Amino acid sequence: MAEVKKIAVVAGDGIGPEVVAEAIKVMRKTEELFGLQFEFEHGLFGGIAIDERGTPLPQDTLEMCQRSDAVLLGAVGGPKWDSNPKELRPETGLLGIRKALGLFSNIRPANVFDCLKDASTLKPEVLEGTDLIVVRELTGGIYFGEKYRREGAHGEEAVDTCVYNVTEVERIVRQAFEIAQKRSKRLASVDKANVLETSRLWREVVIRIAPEYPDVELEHVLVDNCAMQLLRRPSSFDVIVTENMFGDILSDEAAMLTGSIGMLSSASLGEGSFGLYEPVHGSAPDIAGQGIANPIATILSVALMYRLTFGYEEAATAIETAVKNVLDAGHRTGDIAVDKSKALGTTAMGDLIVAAIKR
Ligand SMILES: NC(=O)c1ccc[n+]([C@@H]2O[C@H](COP(=O)([O-])OP(=O)(O)OC[C@H]3O[C@@H](n4cnc5c(N)ncnc54)[C@H](O)[C@@H]3O)[C@@H](O)[C@H]2O)c1
Ligand SMILES: CC(C)[C@H](C(=O)O)[C@@H](O)C(=O)O
Ligand SMILES: [Mg+2]
Repeated sequence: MAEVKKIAVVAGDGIGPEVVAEAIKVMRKTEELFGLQFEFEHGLFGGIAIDERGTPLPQDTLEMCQRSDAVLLGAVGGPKWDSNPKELRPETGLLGIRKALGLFSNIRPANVFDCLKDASTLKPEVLEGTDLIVVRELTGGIYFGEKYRREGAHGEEAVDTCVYNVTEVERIVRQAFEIAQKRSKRLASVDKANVLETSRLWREVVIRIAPEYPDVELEHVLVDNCAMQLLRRPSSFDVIVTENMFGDILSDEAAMLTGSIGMLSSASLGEGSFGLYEPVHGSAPDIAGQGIANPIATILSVALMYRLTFGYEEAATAIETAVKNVLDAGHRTGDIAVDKSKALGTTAMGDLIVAAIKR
């Protein structure tokens, strides 16, 4: 039996609890098959925490995460809280938890399953060979700079500041080089160095660090061009490293290479092995409560947790293989189904994946 690992579960709002329930079923199945042991503790987070506790990130939820070995997160937010003042928006809790846990590196793999090429908006021949990872800086940039309103010469103005220091750029870029070294040894550093000072600093740091990784082929790509190239030649990318907001946008775009945002998993890491695992998608208020959300992004996030935090490589691969086998057998949730009339619900998809996990 493996040592008991403490998992902090913050399911959040909308489809968050629906997809997290399926991920926990998967974890329970791997306990049986691989002799793993998990202790789950649940905490209020996001909109539901605002309603019940008056804040998106209650102190006891944060402490629960801090004493855990890994965090499993669903999603936060929804129209109910959109008109709240900014401190009382679910998103504030999400940024808060990332910062408080020191999770500066967000790894978002776009796994293109061959059998889902019909679900993508791109032609199969364009997708051929696509397998990329977006490494997004997660605790700096415009998300965390000073923001305020002021009275300007032409009335009210809003200000968001984008700040990056050398250390913040260095640590994420090093992680990306190391990830690239273990893959196809190609790194695209994405910036807007033709306009933004933070991007000029970013590029200088990348150029300075690059000689330490002589086996990695580096290209610098401007973010607007990258957005276009992701659709034109996605297979030419291996690892993309970029700042916070560019990474947010490019990873949602990369989701469409896989067929749906419901397929995109993520790991948020700091310096050690502790991590927070969540699907890239949000709370999907338009489908919440209907039992039709795709749980695969969250289930694949568990595979990332096993691999990156716990080193449970065999169980991680077993989850990924189960997902592949279920998709190969033709099972689909609505977001990836060509024939929507045959689409499965969240629980049915979760059950099929659980049943397909083999040792
Ligand atoms: N990490 C997070 O918690 C997170 C991430 C993104 C957005 N959000 C929040 O979620 C709320 C909704 O945001 P949004 O609508 O822009 O983005 P979203 O990702 O929630 O939804 C975008 C579209 O994708 C669909 N979709 C998302 N996940 C799906 C899944 N698993 N299966 C099938 N379809 C899925 C939705 O139905 C919707 O049509 C907002 O409050 C936003 O701030 C939270
Ligand atoms: C909800 C929002 C704050 C969040 C982000 O922009 O980081 C989300 O879009 C994500 O990608 O995790
Ligand atoms: Mg996003």
